[in-house]
Amino acid sequence: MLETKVISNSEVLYVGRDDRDTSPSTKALHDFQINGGGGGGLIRSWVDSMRACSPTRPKSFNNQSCWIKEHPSALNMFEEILNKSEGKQVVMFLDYDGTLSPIVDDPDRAFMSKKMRNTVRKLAKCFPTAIVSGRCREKVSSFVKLTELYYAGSHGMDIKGPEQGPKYKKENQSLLCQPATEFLPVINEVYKKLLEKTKSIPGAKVENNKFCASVHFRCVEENKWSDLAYQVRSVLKNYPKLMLTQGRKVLEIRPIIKWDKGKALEFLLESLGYNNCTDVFPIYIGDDLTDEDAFKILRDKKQGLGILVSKYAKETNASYSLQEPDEVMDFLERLVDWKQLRCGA
Ligand SMILES: O=P(O)(O)OC[C@H]1O[C@H](O[C@H]2O[C@H](CO)[C@@H](O)[C@H](O)[C@H]2O)[C@H](O)[C@@H](O)[C@@H]1O
Repeated sequence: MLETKVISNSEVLYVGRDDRDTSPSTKALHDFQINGGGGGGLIRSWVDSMRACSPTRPKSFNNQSCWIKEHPSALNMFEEILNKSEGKQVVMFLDYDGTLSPIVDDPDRAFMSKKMRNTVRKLAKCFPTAIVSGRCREKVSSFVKLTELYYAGSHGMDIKGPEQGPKYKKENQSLLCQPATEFLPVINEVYKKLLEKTKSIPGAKVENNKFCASVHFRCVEENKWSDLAYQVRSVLKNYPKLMLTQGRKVLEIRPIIKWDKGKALEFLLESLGYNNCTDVFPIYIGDDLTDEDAFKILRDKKQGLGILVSKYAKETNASYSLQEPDEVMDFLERLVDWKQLRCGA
C-alpha cells in the first residue's frame, strides 16, 4: 500500500514580520505593509508597488543589452547549460502562468497549448518534472492534464506526487505536503470578503487558490487601482496572520508562514532523494516575482540554475532568460532531444 507523507500544521513556522524581507517575493509589499503608515500614504505606496511590478516597467535595469549579458538566453547558452549539468540528474521545475501558458486577461482561460503539453509529457519521461504554481493545485493540474507530474499549487503550499506513484522516487511512497491546512477556513472567509468588497470595481477578479487568494487587476483601469488597494487593505488589516505578495497584475493574499516556491523546490528535491546531493541539477523556469524565491535558493546553494521568462530587463536571481512561453517550449524540446540522443531512445 502507498504510504502518505503529510507535513502537519505543527511544522508550520510563523515568522516575525522582520523575517519576511529575506524572501524576494514578499519584499516589495513588505515595505509598504510595515512602513506605509495609514490612510492615503499606505494606499499610494501599494499603487506604486502595483505599477512597479508590471513587467513592462523595468525598475532599475534600464539597459536591456547590459541585462541580457548578465542573464543570457538559455537557448543561446544551451551548450553551456548542458556542460554545467554534466554527470548530474536534471530535475525540472516549471511555473505555469506566463511560463507554460501565455498571459491572458481571463485567468480561467489561461490554457496551455497541445504542443506545449506534448513537450512537457516528453520532458517528464526524461526527467522528474514538477509544476510549481500560485494557482490551486487542482486547477493547475486540470489545465496541464498530465498525471505523471508533481504538482505544487498555492505557491508551493499544496504539493502532491504523481497519481500513478512516483517513477523516480526511491521508496514507494506517495507524496502530500500541505503546510498551511489550518489557514483553509480563514482563506475561504477572506476570499468571500474580497469578492464582496471588490465587486463594485469594474474588471476586478478574485480567485480562490485554496491556501491563498488572488485579487486580479489586469482588467481594472489604472485610475481605480487605489480603490482596489483600499478595499483589499480594508479586509486584510483584520488578519494579522495573512500577508500580501504580488505577481503580474495580481495581489496575492497568503498565510504568514515560512513557505514559498523555494521551500517547495527544496521539499521536492528532498522527497526525490536528492537532499544535500551534489549530483543533482535542478532547473527552475518561471516568470514571476514569486518564482524568485526558488531562483534564490538555487543561486544561494550554487545548485542547478534559474531561468526567468521575460522580454524585459528585471531584477532577478535567475541566471538565464527566455523571452516567452514559445521559447520555453523550444528550450524544453532541446533538453528532450539531448536526453533521447544520449540514451539512444
Ligand atoms: O505561479 P503561476 O503559475 O505563475 O501563477 C501565478 C498567478 O497566475 C495567474 O494569474 C496570472 O495569469 C493570468 C492568466 O494569464 C493573468 O490574467 C493574471 O493577470 C496573472 O497574474 C493565476 O490566475 C493566479 O491565481 C496565480 O496566482
